[in-house]
Amino acid sequence: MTDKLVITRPDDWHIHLRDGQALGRTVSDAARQFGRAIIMPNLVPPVTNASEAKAYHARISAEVPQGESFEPLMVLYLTDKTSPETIAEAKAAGVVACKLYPAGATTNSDSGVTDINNIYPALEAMQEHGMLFLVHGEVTDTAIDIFDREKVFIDRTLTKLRSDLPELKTVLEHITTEDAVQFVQSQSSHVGATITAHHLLYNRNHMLVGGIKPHYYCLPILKRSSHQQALISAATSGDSRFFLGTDSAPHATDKKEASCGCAGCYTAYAAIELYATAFDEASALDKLEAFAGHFGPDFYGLARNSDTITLSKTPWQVPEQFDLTPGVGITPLCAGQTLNWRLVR
Ligand SMILES: NC(=O)N[C@@H](CC(=O)O)C(=O)O
Ligand SMILES: [Zn+2]
Ligand SMILES: [Zn+2]
Repeated sequence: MTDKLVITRPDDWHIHLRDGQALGRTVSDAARQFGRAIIMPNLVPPVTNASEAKAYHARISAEVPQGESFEPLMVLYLTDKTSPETIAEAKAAGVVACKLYPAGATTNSDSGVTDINNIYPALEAMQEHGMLFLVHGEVTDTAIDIFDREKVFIDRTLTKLRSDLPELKTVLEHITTEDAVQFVQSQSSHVGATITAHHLLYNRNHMLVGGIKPHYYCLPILKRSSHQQALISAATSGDSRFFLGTDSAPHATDKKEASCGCAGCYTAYAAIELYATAFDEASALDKLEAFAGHFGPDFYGLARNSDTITLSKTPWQVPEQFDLTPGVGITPLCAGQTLNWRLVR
């Protein structure tokens, strides 16, 4: 039985750090384990150009604890008005990717794209400049059932985008269905997908049976168990197109335990431990290193981290709550539960 793991330092290819006073908590939680992270731009207002991305990069960098090295990789939020010039400037400023939020699909997506045709000039510029295209893949059509929104997005929007822009490196973020797994498998090496720890560990029964559990509520929503199994198979398959993206998305406890609760799970505080738990349950700990630390940088065309982290099988209890900002509590995923794996610091 393995009780210690030494692996290449992982990166997080999808995280929400928020802004202002929350950065103290979110940046140090991410930096405890990850060398780099793809920083989601859905602030209010969103990060839509090079100068906003540079300023946000500086605010994040200022919160990296002494002695840690953590590199934020910046992303622009696509709007109906994102121009090819904006893309060129962002590329020159070191921005690595742009994110599609279909308008209204998820938290802070009000300024998102209302019609995919509006962003074709930006997408063509991204393809030309070698910027990655990151996708929140859900339709917002009110006629479509929430559990079907990812599949319908693939059928209605993504398939056409891929044939129109075959050289555009595309990441289907936080995939939740067997349909998304099969879509990625059917594509060229230009298409990848991130998978969260919570979609590997849970299905909708965890959220809905025996009482509604708001801390499991995220978007895209947890699906049925057969989809969870397909995600576990993909993540542990050794297929380099599937890699780690936590989608750690903090919301204060009172914003989640509410009559209209926010979507998002906070996992950064123990992200690599949560993935280790999922891989251990699948008897696939030998596949964790590549999923967490190799396939992401390979897909993005970046060097792998040269240092390592150590995980030990030492059970510990997750606190019920942390401070997100002074005096404002956040309930982490798995609050009060025992996790078997622990990062050795
Ligand atoms: N995943 C979530 O449920 N929420 C994210 C947004 C997102 O990634 O869609 C957030 O910003 O809170
Ligand atoms: Zn999303
Ligand atoms: Zn997200």
